[in-house]
Amino acid sequence: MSEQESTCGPGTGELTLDGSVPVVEITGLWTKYGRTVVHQDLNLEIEQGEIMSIVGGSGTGKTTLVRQMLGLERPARGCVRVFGEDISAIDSDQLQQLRNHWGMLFQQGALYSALTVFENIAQPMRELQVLPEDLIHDAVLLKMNMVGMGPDQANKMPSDLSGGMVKRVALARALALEPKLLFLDEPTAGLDPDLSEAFVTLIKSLHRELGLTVVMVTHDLDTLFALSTRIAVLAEKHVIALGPLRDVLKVDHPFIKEFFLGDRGRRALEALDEKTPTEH
Ligand SMILES: Nc1ncnc2c1ncn2[C@@H]1O[C@H](COP(=O)(O)OP(=O)(O)OP(=O)(O)O)[C@@H](O)[C@H]1O
Repeated sequence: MSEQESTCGPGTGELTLDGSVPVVEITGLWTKYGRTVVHQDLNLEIEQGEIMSIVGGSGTGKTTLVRQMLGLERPARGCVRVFGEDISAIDSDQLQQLRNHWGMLFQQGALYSALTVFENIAQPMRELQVLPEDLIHDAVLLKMNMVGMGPDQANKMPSDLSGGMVKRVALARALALEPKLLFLDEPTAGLDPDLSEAFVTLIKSLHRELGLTVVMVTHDLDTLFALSTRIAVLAEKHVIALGPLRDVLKVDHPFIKEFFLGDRGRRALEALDEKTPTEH
């Protein structure tokens, strides 16, 4: 076996964006750093329209898995398909095409500090080099509106914004190219409970309105419970539990007990029951 081996087999050479194949399909994935095995024969499928949360203890490879979906890292072995295409076999043109279909909201480095709110959101549109300026102008204001920001905020600098507003701008930028797939890395980290709740509500409504597929990594149980349609739990180098919250809670595993059913987990579950007694 070579150091890095994709086992995908041939694809069609075209992205499949109609939901007829999983948005993300990971099969037989191995990740190794030197002698350390992070993922061992890991499988995960994410269907169109899901909000899939990936949870697990520190070092279980959540971030690495997302980086592999983004084509930023290659697995040692196995297959990662996004919109049906093998992410490690596509050429740079196809990768660029793929990038236009996904948006990312990362915990750090969310905004360019030297650019205004408007310029930050416009930046992915400008990079396409095909959109006329008047269209970019209207599209930026539309995205700002989507995340609850008025045009009066357009010329503000990131340093003038609250943490919650920074997240909103970053979300507007992630949505700039109307992606079908949105990656969220700790989307509510650093927000106080009220802002966090408002942000969760915003993501929920955008998910519903835009029909997005969302892949999220979060340690925040309130966010996790409020948003996830399914949860993938990483432990022992692979996915040990997968499904809606209630199904995952039934899996008898020490991490699940500790993470979901400890004091914090119970409080978050109670809060969820008060809000949505029948939804999960
Ligand atoms: N580029 C790298 N080189 C060597 N080891 C790495 C590299 N990237 C990640 N690792 C190791 O792989 C393991 C998984 O890391 P990863 O950051 O994906 O975990 P995580 O589940 O996201 O953790 P956390 O919840 O703490 O952020 C860790 O042991 C980490 O040290």
